[in-house]
Amino acid sequence: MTLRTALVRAPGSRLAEGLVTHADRRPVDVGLAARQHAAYVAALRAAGWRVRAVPAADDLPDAVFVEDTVVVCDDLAVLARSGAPGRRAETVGTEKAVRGLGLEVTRIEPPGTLDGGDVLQVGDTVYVGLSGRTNEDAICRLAAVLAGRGRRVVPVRVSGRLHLKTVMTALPDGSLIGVPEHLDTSALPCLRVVPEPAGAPVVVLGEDHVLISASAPRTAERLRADGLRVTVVDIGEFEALEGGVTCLSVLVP
Ligand SMILES: NC(=O)NCCC[C@H](N)C(=O)O
Repeated sequence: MTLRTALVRAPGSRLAEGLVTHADRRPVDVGLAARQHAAYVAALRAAGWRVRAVPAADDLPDAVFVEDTVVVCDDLAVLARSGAPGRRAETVGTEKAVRGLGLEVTRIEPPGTLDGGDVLQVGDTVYVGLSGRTNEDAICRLAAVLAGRGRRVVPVRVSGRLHLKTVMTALPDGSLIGVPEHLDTSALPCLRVVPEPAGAPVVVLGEDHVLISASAPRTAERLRADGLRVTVVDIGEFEALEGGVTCLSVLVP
């Protein structure tokens, strides 16, 4: 199996037609998005991740948000079944990529629906958003599958935002950060509140290193003050489509 690999998928020409659910739609500059994506990929490489590209899917506007298509846990890839029916074909390319990495493959079956953006892995705990995209059936299936890998699934209700990881992620030490307004926090150990919503999604690049959006300067400052190394990327064209920093990659540690 290939370690420290990041799966990414370049944006296609129809990116601007991507889904928007909770935000007001604004125009997306596809050329700028391609440059932002290239810079995001460069940041992963600079942090020591080997990048593998899932072939772009020009006919699938949201395919760039590759995180939503699969959950990788140890040597197992669980192919998602999006709560947005128009996104389900995206898993075809992802399946080839994860098989190419030598991962074992299973999948969420109907009536389950799940987007990878709802799945936050923190040590042996897997927080799963119960959201507009992910339902109880899929959470039960994921819990059964991941129990075999020693993981405990904790469902977390998400309201008013797309995915769990839109509003909550974890720092390298496992502590949770996010915006409580859109979460049922009753099952969570504790949540450090970030000063701006765009600061809720971070990608853990290393044991003291995180990736965060340029839209969250105050959060970046706080994390630096905590002693973390913080890499900032501008992903504004993806944020216009309700994507965050996590959604553009799948990290296979
Ligand atoms: N994991 C993520 O944050 N995914 C973002 C998906 C955005 C896309 N426009 C969608 O609505 O499905």
